[in-house]
Amino acid sequence: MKSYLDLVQSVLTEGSWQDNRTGTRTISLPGAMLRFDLQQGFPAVTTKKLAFKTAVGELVGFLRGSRSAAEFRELGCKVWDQNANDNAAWLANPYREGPDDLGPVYGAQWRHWPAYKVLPAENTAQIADAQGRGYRQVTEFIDCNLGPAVLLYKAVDQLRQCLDTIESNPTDRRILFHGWNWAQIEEMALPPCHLLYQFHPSVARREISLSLYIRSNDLGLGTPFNLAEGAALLHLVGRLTGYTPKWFTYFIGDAHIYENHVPMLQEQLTREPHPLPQLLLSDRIPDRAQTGRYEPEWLEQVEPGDFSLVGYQHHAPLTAPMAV
Ligand SMILES: Nc1nc(=O)c2c([nH]1)NC[C@@H]1CN(c3ccc(C(=O)N[C@@H](CCC(=O)O)C(=O)O)cc3)CN21
Ligand SMILES: O=c1ccn([C@H]2C[C@H](O)[C@@H](COP(=O)(O)O)O2)c(=O)[nH]1
Repeated sequence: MKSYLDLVQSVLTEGSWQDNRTGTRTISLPGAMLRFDLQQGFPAVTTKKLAFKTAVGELVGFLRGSRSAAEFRELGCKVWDQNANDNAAWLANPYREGPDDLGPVYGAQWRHWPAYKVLPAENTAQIADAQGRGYRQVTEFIDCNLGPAVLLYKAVDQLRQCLDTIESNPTDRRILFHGWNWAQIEEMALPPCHLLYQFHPSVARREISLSLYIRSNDLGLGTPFNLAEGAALLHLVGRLTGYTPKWFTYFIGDAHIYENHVPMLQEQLTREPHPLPQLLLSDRIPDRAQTGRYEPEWLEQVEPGDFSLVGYQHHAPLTAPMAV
């Protein structure tokens, strides 16, 4: 994880101070990339202790489409509590559905992106095509432009569709899922930071890679979690589709360090990184390459305990407050 420390160092030396909505300013640098060969090890930060169980709890919550901090807590992850319950702007938001609600964040979009179509009532070919794709008619109405129209709806399981495409058409260059739903950004406690995930199967090598785009990344707290969760997701998808994880490429829009995280990161810069650990996925998650069977329902069935690190050496724990 020297590349993580190099990024921290370049934000400290080349970044600039900037205010933001939280009231804790940051040193920010626009545009950064980290790239890991997962066959060389799992990208766990070693210059402090990574809260690995918390991070996989968060990932499992996303996989289940959770939108409640209570569900994340039940999975061993408390990092959403403050965003759900301690942010004045969110507490006053009319879309908030009571204590612990986060709105339709991350997993809600990954697994149930709400999709609507308005089609002319007379266009039976379009309506039949939409219904063939799983859209159901909600209502008929008079549209001011179209005249008689039908409204159709379906929830898109983007992640499942990615796995289905890896299975059926692995050379497709469109195997991605997105968290940034413009129609619902205002309904979320926090608009998504990690928002675009694209899978790249290599049929020749039977390997799979992931590109991840993060629009805004808190290098002190968020980055170690986002790296671990992205890599763990790629391992899981590889297991379920029969590909070996290979490249994990991590793109950051706004890479920043909060002012009150500077001492923690400076301490990490004095520490020599340890060799990377390995990720072990439990045997109960079926290996598509061994069984020959495609069992994508495991996306919902995995538990935090199905993920463990082997040979994780790390320096002493360090932490810092989260900006809300
Ligand atoms: N300011 C901010 N930074 C973030 O990274 C962040 C948010 N907000 N809000 C939403 C999510 C939640 N994520 C978080 C939030 C907190 C920790 C954190 O405090 N980590 C501690 C360990 C916490 C524990 O074990 O429960 C750490 O020291 O790594 C990590 C990720 C990433 N996100
Ligand atoms: O997975 C995550 C979630 C959040 N963050 C950080 C990035 C920012 O510091 C804040 C979000 O604030 P915005 O004003 O919406 O950018 O949370 C992260 O690093 N990783």
